[in-house]
Amino acid sequence: MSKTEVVVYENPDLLAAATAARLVTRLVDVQAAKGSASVVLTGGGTGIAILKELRDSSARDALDWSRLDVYWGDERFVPAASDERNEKQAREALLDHVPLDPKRVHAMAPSDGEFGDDVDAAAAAYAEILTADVPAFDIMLLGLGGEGHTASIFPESPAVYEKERSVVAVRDCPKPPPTRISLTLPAIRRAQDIWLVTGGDAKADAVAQALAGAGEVQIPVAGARGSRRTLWLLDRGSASKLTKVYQTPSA
Ligand SMILES: O=C1O[C@H](COP(=O)(O)O)[C@@H](O)[C@H](O)[C@H]1O
Repeated sequence: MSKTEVVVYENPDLLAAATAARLVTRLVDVQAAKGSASVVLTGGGTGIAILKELRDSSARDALDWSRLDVYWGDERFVPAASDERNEKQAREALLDHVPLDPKRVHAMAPSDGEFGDDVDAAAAAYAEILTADVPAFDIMLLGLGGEGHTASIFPESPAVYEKERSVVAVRDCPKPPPTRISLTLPAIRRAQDIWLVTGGDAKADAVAQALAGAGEVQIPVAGARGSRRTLWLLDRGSASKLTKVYQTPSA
C-alpha cells in the first residue's frame, strides 16, 4: 500500500538542502540493494536548487554516480543551448560536476536535435527509451505550478487525459515556452517514490487542493502518486494553506 507523507521545512533554502541530503541517502540505499539506481529530475526553481545543493555537498561522494540512470519528467522543446532547457540547467547545477556515465543520462531531445522541430517524434523517441530501459523509476522529483500543473501536464490539457502513452508532446502551454515534452500521469505512477518538491506562497493553493483530494484533470499534480511512497517536501510558504499539522523539522 502506497504511503503519502508531508514534511514542511522552515524556508526554501532548508527545503533544498534537506532534500539534497535525503536524495543522496536514498539513492545510496537503492544502489546497495539493487546495484544501480534511477532518478527522474524536474526543472523549476526548487528542482534546480536541490541539484546545486547536491553539487556543493561532500555527501555526494557517497553515491556511485556511474551506476545512476538519470531521466527527466519534462522538458522545454527549445534549442539545446537555450537557458530554458531543464537539461541545460541541470547540467550546470550538478550533472557536469559529477562522474556520471554519459550513456546513462537520458535527456529529451531539443528542438534542434535529431528530430528537428518534430516534437511528436521527439516525444515518441523518449517513450521508446522508457519502454526499453525502465520497469520502474526509483525516485522521481516533481515540481508543480500554482495552477496545479506537474511535469508539463497542465490543467484540462490533452496531456492530462492521456491513458496509453508514457510520453507526449505538449503544445500551447499557458507557461512559456509553449512547446514541451512530458511524461504522462500513467508513466509518473510507474515511479516507486515520488517526491513533490516546491516552495513559496504561490504554490500553496495547488498543494492544499492536491492533498485534499482534488481531481487530476483540474489539478494534475493530484494524480502524481508513487507506487511505494508519495512524499511532499514543502517550505512554510507552499504549506501555508494546509489545514492539518505536518512534521516540521527545526531549522
Ligand atoms: O516549467 C516548469 O515548471 C515546473 C515548476 O517550476 P517552478 O519554478 O515554478 O518551481 C517544473 O516542475 C517543470 O519541470 C518545469 O518544466
